[in-house]
Amino acid sequence: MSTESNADATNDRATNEAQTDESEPDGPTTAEREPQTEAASDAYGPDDGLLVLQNVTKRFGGLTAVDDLSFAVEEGEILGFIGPNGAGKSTTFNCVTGVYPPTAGTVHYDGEDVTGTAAHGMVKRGLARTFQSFRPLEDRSVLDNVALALTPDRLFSLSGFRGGLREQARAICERVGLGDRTELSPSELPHAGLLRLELARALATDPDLLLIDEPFAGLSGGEVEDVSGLLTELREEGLTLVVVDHNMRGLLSLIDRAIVIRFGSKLASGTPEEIRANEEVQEAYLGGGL
Ligand SMILES: Nc1ncnc2c1ncn2[C@@H]1O[C@H](COP(=O)(O)OP(=O)(O)OP(=O)(O)O)[C@@H](O)[C@H]1O
Repeated sequence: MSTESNADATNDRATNEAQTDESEPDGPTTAEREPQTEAASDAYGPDDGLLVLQNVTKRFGGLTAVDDLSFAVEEGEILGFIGPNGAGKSTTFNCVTGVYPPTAGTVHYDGEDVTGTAAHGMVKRGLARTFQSFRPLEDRSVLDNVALALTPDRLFSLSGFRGGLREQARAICERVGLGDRTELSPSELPHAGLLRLELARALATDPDLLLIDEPFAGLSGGEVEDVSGLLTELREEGLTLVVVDHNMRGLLSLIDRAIVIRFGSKLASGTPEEIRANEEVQEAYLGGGL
């Protein structure tokens, strides 16, 4: 979820809003009406998934970045959360992970209303997140970076680790394929290694649900396969995963289901094959990225 093209996205949205205003006397166009129909058919209860968003809206001044968005993340699935640049992906998950509260709507996690819960509270509940722009401590080793992210106050259940923090950190490094690089500085890792370190730091908080931001950006084809394999293993070990991306590269063979958003609203949801075949999705991407 890079920010480079946010200005363009804002312009696009402004253009879209201007078009909406112009079309008001004649009512919305078909293209505008259909995403609303998809949204209107959504009705989720608090227990419909591990994470449930109900009618979440986020406004920044006059800009509606997330617009009455509802969806559920089912326990044990790998969900793709997809949308063009500026669609509102980061904002949606900033509302969920406690960066800021939604303007309206509710968020339930594990059946409890967590709307507006601060970031550390969401981590304690079992929600972890990786960022596309990695932020490791450069003056610490790979191992120390993971050890510092450990949360000893939670029962450490991943693979039943026991022992001290460094042993736990070492086990997590091995889990993500960094077992032979624990003493390196993060700056000595290639891009794919930094992604593994980011995953390790997230796993150190012992999450039940992991939000992963654009894991395939900057990876070669072989690295995409390796990372997909790792994510699939993590799911098999009990994690629920949401992979956020602005395109489908590498996602098709990984995810069980996808939700596509545009202009902050849900455009489509379904299996990867259904998403690919969806004409509105193809139109939103103008043939690029899918
Ligand atoms: N803090 C903020 N203040 C004002 N506007 C914001 C803020 N954060 C995001 N926006 C705007 O909200 C809209 C959605 O942005 P967001 O970053 O959520 O999109 P995205 O789907 O994650 O895009 P990308 O894939 O490019 O990262 C954009 O128009 C963006 O400029």
